[in-house]
Amino acid sequence: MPSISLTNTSSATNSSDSKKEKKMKKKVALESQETDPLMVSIKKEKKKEKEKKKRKAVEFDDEEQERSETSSELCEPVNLKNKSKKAKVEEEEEEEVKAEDPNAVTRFRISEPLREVLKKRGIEALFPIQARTFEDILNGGDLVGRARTGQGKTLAFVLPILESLVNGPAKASRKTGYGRPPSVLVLLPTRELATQVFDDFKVYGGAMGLNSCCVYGGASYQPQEFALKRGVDVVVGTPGRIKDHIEKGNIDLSLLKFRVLDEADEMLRMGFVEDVELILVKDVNKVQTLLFSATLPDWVKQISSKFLKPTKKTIDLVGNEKMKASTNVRHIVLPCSTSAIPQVIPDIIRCYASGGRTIIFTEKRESANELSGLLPGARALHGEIQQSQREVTLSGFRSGKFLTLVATNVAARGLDINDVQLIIQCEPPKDVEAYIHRSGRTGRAGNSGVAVMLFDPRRSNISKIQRESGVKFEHITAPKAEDIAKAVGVEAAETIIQVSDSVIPAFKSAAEDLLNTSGLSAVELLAKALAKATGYTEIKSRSLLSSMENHVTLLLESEKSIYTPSFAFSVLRRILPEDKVESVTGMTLTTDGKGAVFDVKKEDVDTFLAVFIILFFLTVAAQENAAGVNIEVVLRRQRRWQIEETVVALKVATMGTNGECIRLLQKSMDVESDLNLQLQVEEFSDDEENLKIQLACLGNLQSRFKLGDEKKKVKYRTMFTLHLEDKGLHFYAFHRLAVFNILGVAENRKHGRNTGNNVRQDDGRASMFSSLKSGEEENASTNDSTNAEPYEIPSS
Ligand SMILES: Nc1ncnc2c1ncn2[C@@H]1O[C@H](COP(=O)(O)OP(=O)(O)OP(=O)(O)O)[C@@H](O)[C@H]1O
Repeated sequence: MPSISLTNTSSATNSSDSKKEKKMKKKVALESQETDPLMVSIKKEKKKEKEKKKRKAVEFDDEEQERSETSSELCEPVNLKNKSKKAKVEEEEEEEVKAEDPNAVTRFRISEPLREVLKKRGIEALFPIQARTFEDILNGGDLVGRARTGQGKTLAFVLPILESLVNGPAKASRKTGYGRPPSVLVLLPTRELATQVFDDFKVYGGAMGLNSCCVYGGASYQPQEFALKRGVDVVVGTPGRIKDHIEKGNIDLSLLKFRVLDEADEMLRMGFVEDVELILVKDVNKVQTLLFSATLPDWVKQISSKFLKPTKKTIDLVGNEKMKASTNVRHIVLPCSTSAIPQVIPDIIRCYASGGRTIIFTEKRESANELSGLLPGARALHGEIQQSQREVTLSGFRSGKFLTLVATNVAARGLDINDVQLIIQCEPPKDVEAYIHRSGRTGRAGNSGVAVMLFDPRRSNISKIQRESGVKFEHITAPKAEDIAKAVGVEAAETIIQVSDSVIPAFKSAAEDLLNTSGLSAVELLAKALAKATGYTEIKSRSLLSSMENHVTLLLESEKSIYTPSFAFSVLRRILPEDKVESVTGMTLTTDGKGAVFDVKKEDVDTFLAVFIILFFLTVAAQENAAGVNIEVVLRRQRRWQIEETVVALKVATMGTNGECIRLLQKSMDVESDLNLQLQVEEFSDDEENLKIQLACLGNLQSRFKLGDEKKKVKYRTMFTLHLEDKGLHFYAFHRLAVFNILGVAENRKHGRNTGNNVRQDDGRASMFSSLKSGEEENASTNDSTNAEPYEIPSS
């Protein structure tokens, strides 16, 4: 949420970057105006006027042109004159555009010193959240503000607070002079964030003659105490240390005018509730309270309402919009097993970081340490690292000393670091808020970025994040050699071209020797040189399923249905040595129910294939055991694994035709209104009692099934439907194994048709899931079960 100086850019930033940035920022500012009808009509009027002016200028130019064509003597001077007139009109236009921008800084009650600083930082117009909240805050109202990440929420409170203190309502009662107590208290969840927001107060407040100080844990008390005792206008800090200072009598809140809860939800989630409550004891009526975040879950709104006046205003720029995460970010997911993560990340960086900074998020501190040790030039940042080191690391990352930061959630919130192009999340975070904030470390202030989330298809749950964040993830597989060559080859070629010609004579004879002795053509040698220049000297094959190096994905197909991974394993066991079967990883069933995909080591592929080929040719007893089974290498893979829908597999025994069955299910489902739940028949068996239906659930999987008056939450077994282009196969990966219930089970029915308009929980499915639990083979027999409580099965 906080911001850093735009002028304080790193060495990696050049003037063209800053031009681009300015352009993008303007875009963000203007986006808000496009939706405001009043603004639209004002803009139309202005546009008309502008066009009129332009036409006049052009007409004038044309006239002048005609004149010049008839008078050769005047030709040159007239053209120059034309040019200057055109340039003048253009200049005027530009000025007008600036002035007509409804969010132009000049249109707000922002005093000259602040305008100066804003201008220096390239800020000519306010961002929507700033423009929408400015007057309310300056007029003294409590406010809850929400906007997507990177949209400038920090300045949304910094600017009006400073104006209020110096020129507005808070001016009259504000104390000045030595030892004055603070007028503003800003609470933030992390030390890094506190420092960042403090920097803004220091710069903008400094320009207004106001003093700020920053207090956070892990740093020495003394300097903080000195600063507080000297007297400050603004105190920025983390709740724990602020509480300590209050208790020690270093902070006197008696004359407080403003308090800000920045990243409020995170602070409350982190268990700071008590600290925050203690700090905010002051009567809500005597102080103005502001609360900002990109995410505001309902529980936060409830808790926080006791810190704000009932008259508070809420400006929520995300609101009910489906997409909660940054719209400037390309959101990607990539299947990857945990062990493959260190191998895949360097390639992802090569392909998607565009030479800029990357932040990698891990769930645990140890993983951050481990990964930063494995990735060249990377550093770790987490809560266990000493504060002084954390500061060194962060400033090194900001200044471009190293370009890869491996962090835990301490870096998820608010950090605003220039030129972060890529975010990698090693696994899906536990909650959607974490996803939104982590991915929001890129694509800030109108710039674009990429967020790649790795997930183990058999363990991770990305559908929850997808559903709750509203992000439609792009599915890709690990970058291939061609992708990397494409991403970095051009850059490498440029660096080679840029090498001074003066080196040619020195290296020419070595090059000739190489050409004569290597047995390779000049192009082949150059290709190698390019590969070396990009640091990509070996091409390793990667599994389609898990991105593991030197693994190959095989597809096992069977005429019989394969309901469980253990069944697929049992098929392999019948015909392959135990040690080979043991080395199989990632067993995943295909959505057609007749296949399974899994990874084997590259060197084992032939063994697997040979066994199945023999099986195919020999008519032996073994064939009966593994009837209709074959195996093949999944060679060509689709680059993008498209999730078409999240599918809930469900077997029901029901009466009547397929159509009737669907109608029944649709009728019996009570789906929350904002959900888009569709039924789709994937496959019906001939046996009516054992219908297999898939529900394509394009919305909230926590939908409910209802029969009669009863409602019950249901849990699901969710799968991803992944398409392989060449095979047309539907792959699915188990997400979370869970079972749902359908209520209103028809009494007295063991098998056969249902008598009433009811759908009952399928028993075959229940036994299938139980067998998963015990690791046994699927038992297709159906035993009646009217178990009404959902039960969850651990993923394999
Ligand atoms: N009006 C503006 N014009 C141009 N740049 C701006 C403007 N306001 C803020 N910025 C820049 O936008 C960037 C993001 O701002 P900020 O950190 O306040 O975002 P945020 O909404 O608080 O994000 P997050 O939710 O991730 O904390 C900063 O670099 C800041 O300097």
